[in-house]
Amino acid sequence: MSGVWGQRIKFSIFGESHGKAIGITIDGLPPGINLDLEEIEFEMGRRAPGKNEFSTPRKEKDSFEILSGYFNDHTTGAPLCAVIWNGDQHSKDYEQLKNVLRPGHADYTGYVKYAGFNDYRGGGHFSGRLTAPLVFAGAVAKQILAKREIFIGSHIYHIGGIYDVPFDKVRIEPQLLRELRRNSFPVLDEKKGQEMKNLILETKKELDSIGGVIEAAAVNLPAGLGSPFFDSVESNLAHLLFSIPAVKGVEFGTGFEIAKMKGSQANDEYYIENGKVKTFTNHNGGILGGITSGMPLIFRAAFKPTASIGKIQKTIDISKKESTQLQVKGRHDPCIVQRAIPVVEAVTAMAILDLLYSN
Ligand SMILES: Cc1cc2nc3c(=O)[nH]c(=O)nc-3n(C[C@H](O)[C@H](O)[C@H](O)COP(=O)(O)O)c2cc1C
Ligand SMILES: C=C(O[C@@H]1CC(C(=O)O)=C[C@@H](OP(=O)(O)O)[C@H]1O)C(=O)O
Repeated sequence: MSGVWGQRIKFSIFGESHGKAIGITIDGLPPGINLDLEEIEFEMGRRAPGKNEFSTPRKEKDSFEILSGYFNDHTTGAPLCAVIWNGDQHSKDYEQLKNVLRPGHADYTGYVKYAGFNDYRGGGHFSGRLTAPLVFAGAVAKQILAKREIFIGSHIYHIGGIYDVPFDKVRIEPQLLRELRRNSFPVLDEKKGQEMKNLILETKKELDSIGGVIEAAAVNLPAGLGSPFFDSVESNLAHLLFSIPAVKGVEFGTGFEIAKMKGSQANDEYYIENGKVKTFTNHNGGILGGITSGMPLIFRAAFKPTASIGKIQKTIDISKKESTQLQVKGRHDPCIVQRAIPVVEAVTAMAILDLLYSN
């Protein structure tokens, strides 16, 4: 298994959704950093399940306990380890799923890879629950980045054919990103947000699920982070984004649409403002040659519809090698997008922090 990521900072996650706990060890943080623990609680609360009808009903506080690396209100330089205790497991829901595999989840590939020894309860180590430790790490990283005026934020860009207004790729105020963080369903156009919410609830009523896209940005990044070939900013970020369960696509700047443009449209032309190099457009999403340009870093991540749905589906019983049918019972997110907002921000902060320390 590969539960460790990072070069200068090593993030190492552990745990299972229905085990005792989940958590993370962050190795390589400098000593002497004062952390606002309430702010970390706030970030954890943004992701915690069971808070509204758009979320799985599983109720977890997602409060964290720091086990090491923090003393007298400061990081010590030793590995910072935080644990999040699980409390509301309904493992009975998963008895039927031990052999009858959910289409779209990791049940089959997990079974093959770990020879049937994987903890299948609640998706085990594959569960979206493992994103709670990522949010802890992201909250720590965000605080370190904020001291350098680097801010990260995101909004729901698309759900089921309903589109929010995209970010202005050249000018994003930190204040906007701060406001979005305070919104549990962050969109730039509240009317579109309401339509998205209605659609999620309609889909849930139909015992189905729906996917969508998150747009995220990081502002005030210095020019010069990342390096060719294999440590490009895109590859670092994509590595972490594709580690989030249910992410199936990532695009930077104008993304796939840039392929339809001519060079004269796609090139971001330069100018100087107050001695700083800027571009009039930002189709490249703040990255050129794998290196930050100093323009806002902008990207989108596409989430698939939740695999576990109440509609009857064709599948197999792996122990009998027989075809069968499955209607998933239990507690699931009708849409993952709004729950993944703080997770996308968290991995962005982790990637930027590692790049910054590697610079
Ligand atoms: C925050 C979050 C919550 C999730 N909630 C659910 C859920 O309730 N039910 C489910 O089947 N999948 C859920 N997922 C997605 C699955 O964990 C994921 O689809 C599965 O592990 C297979 O991985 P893959 O989709 O990347 O192939 C969630 C993912 C995230 C990030
Ligand atoms: C627990 C969380 O979400 C879970 C993610 C998840 C999955 O398959 O990814 C399946 C469900 O697990 P359970 O059946 O144990 O309720 C969700 O509730 C969480 O996000 O904290």
